[in-house]
Amino acid sequence: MSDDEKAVTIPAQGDAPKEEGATLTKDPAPGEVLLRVSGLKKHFPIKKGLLQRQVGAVHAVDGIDFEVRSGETLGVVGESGCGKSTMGRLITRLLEPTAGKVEFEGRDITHLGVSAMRPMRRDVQMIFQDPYSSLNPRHTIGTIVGAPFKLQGVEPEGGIKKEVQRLLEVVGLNPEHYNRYPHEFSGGQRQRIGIARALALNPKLVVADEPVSALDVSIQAQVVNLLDDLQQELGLTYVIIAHDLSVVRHVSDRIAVMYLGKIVELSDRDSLYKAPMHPYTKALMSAVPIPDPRRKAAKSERILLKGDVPSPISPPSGCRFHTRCWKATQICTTVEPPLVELKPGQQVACHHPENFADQAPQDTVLLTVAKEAAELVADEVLAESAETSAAVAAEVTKETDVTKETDVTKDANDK
Ligand SMILES: Nc1ncnc2c1ncn2[C@@H]1O[C@H](COP(=O)(O)OP(=O)(O)OP(=O)(O)O)[C@@H](O)[C@H]1O
Repeated sequence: MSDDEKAVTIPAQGDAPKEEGATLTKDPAPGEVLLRVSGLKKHFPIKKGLLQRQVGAVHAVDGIDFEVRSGETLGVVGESGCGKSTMGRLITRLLEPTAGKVEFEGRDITHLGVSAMRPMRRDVQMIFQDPYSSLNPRHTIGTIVGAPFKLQGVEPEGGIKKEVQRLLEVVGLNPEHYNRYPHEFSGGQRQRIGIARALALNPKLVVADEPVSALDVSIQAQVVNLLDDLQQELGLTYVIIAHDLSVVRHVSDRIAVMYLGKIVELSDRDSLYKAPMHPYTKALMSAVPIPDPRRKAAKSERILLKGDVPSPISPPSGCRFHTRCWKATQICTTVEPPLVELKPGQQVACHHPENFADQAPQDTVLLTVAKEAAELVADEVLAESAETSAAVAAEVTKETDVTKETDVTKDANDK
């Protein structure tokens, strides 16, 4: 796509008031920090009784620090309830943080009000998990994809209709279907509509919350591939949230692993796959094997996490993972390990990391729970994840154009 084609002509809106301390005045070059998060927390209050007194809080996100660099894809993974979606909503400012700081292009946006956030909303967009509920069934595709222009008071060159049709084409949909309704499209096509809506205002950062987990495996690969192509063409920066590694492993430059509101490992993709350091990362990777016959011999390395994530209302003391970790010792129950860079490009929060020197070698006695924490996984349990992983890998590595889903006939596989 040429530059002319992809430029969304948006009239000047007037400069947003610059906060003191703003450090970047132009678009960050690839690799420069676009988003910086420090000490970010979100505690949802739990209220009870007639007086609605606060009796506790859900520690959904509990002090996280990371950066997103321009042009990269940061994958965020962790089991359900680890705080990934809350994190996504905090960085897009759909939720107000309890503590910490969010900086976008060097500007502190943590507590910007609705009007101050308005210009920022163009730069930061979100794609939601469920393409069935995130599109208003009573609105046509034209209205849905054109909504951001109306909300922002932006008149694209050539008018909204023309621009919406161009966007539909960009995401592989038929521009003639402008007047159709969401129910006339399959799941994969609806997610393409959500992507077109997110791209309408030419954003810099797109946060995709489980963008493909509601879709059939074969469709997942196409949508991931589309996101990948759009990144190359439009120079987008992504934060892609997923509950396992099967989807993000092929498209992420770096991966953050979350557990109970904390980042436990943050690493370059390759280092993470070659030598995961946090036992939780290793467990997540064990559940999503590389479909490689040579790995069959490594069956004993596959670890299945037992039990559920503990309640974020009263997270375990010390290392939050100690109640499910097969390496846990006494120190893990009392001292919270900080997230530190143990290898270049690989940060981990663990007293007894894998693939690295023990950080608490004096503490050698395993807790009783540690001895029962993990078990080997049967190959069948892994088959489904392996299928997803293989399908996405095959699509992403293909150097073909995006497969266009121009036929609105519902795909029988895609329900
Ligand atoms: N509005 C809210 N009020 C109270 N608790 C909430 C709210 N939103 C999320 N939570 C709680 O915060 C915790 C983290 O939720 P979150 O949705 O961020 O996790 P997640 O890792 O994205 O999980 P999932 O993949 O299931 O969405 C959960 O225990 C959830 O119940």
